[in-house]
Amino acid sequence: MLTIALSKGRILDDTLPLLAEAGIVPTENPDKSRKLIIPTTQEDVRLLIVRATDVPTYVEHGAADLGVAGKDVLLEYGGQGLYEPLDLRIANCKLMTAGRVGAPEPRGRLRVATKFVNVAKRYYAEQGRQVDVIKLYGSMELAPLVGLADKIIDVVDTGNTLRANGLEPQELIAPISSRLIVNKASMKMQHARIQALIDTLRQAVESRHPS
Ligand SMILES: Nc1ncnc2c1ncn2[C@@H]1O[C@H](COP(=O)(O)OP(=O)(O)OP(=O)(O)O)[C@@H](O)[C@H]1O
Ligand SMILES: O=P(O)(O)OC[C@H]1O[C@H](OP(=O)(O)OP(=O)(O)O)[C@H](O)[C@@H]1O
Repeated sequence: MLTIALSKGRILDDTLPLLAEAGIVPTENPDKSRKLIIPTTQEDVRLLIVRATDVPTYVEHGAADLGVAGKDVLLEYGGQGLYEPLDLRIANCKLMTAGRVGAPEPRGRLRVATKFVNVAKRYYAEQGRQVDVIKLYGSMELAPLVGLADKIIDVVDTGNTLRANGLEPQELIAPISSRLIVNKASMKMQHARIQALIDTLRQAVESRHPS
């Protein structure tokens, strides 16, 4: 059995057409179903529906052989227990700092609100900047508006969410897309099969989004 961990929403929506090119099609619509294990047209391939931030955990521990996760999630997760063989070029966005429009750069210690705590600490440590990182789980854009933080770190695509809240993008931390990730033991034990799937997906990605 080959088990693939995916999150509902844009990753599922953009990954299903790629999997279809490899002949892997869910037998029921994961967006409508409440099931968390979804069989596919290939009897020995199944999908696990998990939270986006949980995908690396399932794959690292071998509960799934493969998964699809945003690079933002992978940067935050850290760890050495995963292969990342393919950029799927989907769910493209940027990990950025943002602050209130026109706000002066604060002197001294910076307060940064984010769900990307590890990314934030690493980023400012590299710059030698002293920061207090405040962990949030969502609605990050609110933090600078109500004085909880000077800046946020979040993913930005169109910038509409920032603009709607009087914030502006500032520094680019990393360009983001979703990656295929593979459990290290699975890659050894099922090498031929997983490599064949990677090769098919690579062709599908290249034909959809040429480099
Ligand atoms: N507005 C966006 N445009 C393009 N890609 C995005 C955008 N927002 C997030 N992403 C990318 O898509 C991935 C999945 O995002 P999604 O919104 O499905 O889950 P999430 O909000 O991170 O998790 P959850 O909803 O479980 O808290 C993110 O990890 C990121 O890489
Ligand atoms: O720059 P933008 O295009 O506004 O996208 C950025 C927003 O998208 C994500 O949220 P979420 O996935 O909840 O929102 P979405 O489905 O509206 O993109 C992210 O947390 C930002 O809030």
